Amino acid sequence: MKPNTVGPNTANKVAIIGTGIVGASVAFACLMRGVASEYLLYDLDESLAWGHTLDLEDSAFISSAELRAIQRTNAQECGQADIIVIAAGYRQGPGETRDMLLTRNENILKDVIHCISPIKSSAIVIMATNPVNILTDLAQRLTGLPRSQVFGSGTYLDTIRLRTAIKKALQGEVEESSIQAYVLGDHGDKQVAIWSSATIAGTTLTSFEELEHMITREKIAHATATKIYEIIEHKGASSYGIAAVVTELILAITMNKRTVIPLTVYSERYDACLSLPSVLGVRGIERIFYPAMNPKEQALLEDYVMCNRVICAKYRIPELAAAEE
Ligand SMILES: NC(=O)c1ccc[n+]([C@@H]2O[C@H](COP(=O)([O-])OP(=O)(O)OC[C@H]3O[C@@H](n4cnc5c(N)ncnc54)[C@H](O)[C@@H]3O)[C@@H](O)[C@H]2O)c1
Repeated sequence: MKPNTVGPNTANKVAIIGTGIVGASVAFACLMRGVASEYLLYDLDESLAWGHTLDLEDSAFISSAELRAIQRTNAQECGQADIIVIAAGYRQGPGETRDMLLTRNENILKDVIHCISPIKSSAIVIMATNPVNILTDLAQRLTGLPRSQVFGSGTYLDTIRLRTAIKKALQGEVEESSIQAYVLGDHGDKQVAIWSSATIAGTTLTSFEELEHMITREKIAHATATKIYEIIEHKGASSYGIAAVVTELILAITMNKRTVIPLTVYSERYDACLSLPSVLGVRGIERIFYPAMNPKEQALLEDYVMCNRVICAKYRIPELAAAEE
């Protein structure tokens, strides 16, 4: 049998479930930032997970981390990791929306949770698989962990795309992290860019000459929401952005940073899982913020929540349907 251990034994485990283009990129980005001392790589395609483990081993000297490929028979070991990243599942093909992946990825998520259970009671689960809001809701129910410990990457990536587009519109005069602007709700076509409370150093974005026109803001928001389709057209799939995002999330947890990040969380106010600015620390989600919105933004967000309910009902995910009753 092939050996499946690489590197020294240490504590602080991150399990990456699904080592396709996203999972492998997440592992590489995490290794480059040294976010953990041990990584478990699991994929239904055991040969792929093993190949990535061997390849990533060549980069692990950067952070002296241990890498192990986990076979299906030992998948329960992933459930005992400190942080579990779920990136297993189908991605969008040309012309497909993220919601179209729901039925296929729902079954994959169920298989994954079944295989890795029981899950350590203190584990934090980060969902990346799409459609991320609905699947985060399902993962919260299937894992049985407190909802604060199971969240999705939500609109973090979309928010970064928006801030980058704003930076470009401002001719690069202000860097992304100094721009307080969020995309909320859906990591998908119904995402809402919140302009009304967006600021730089307390100055509303609408007061910048380059952004004062509604048409410009709408163009920026549209380009942000549809960037994925352009990436798919040219290279088939996106990976670097989500890899950077997941790495930052793991750092926020392990360093107890309490960073405010737009993530898929369960909101009592909306009685749904959607992306909202959330405080992320060592115990997971500690607090949710509800930024001020104008009536149009608020209506778009509420419309998204309603549409999501329709999608859940249409696809009849029993766990979510039962929750509605
Ligand atoms: N949240 C985000 O911002 C974001 C960004 C990019 C991609 N994604 C999503 O991430 C997911 C993965 O995308 P990708 O490009 O890596 O796809 P991919 O096809 O390259 O990889 C998916 C992997 O999942 C594995 N898999 C399938 N069923 C499995 C199971 N039951 N158990 C374990 N592994 C299983 C496959 O073998 C494959 O290796 C997609 O749903 C995609 O839409 C999310």
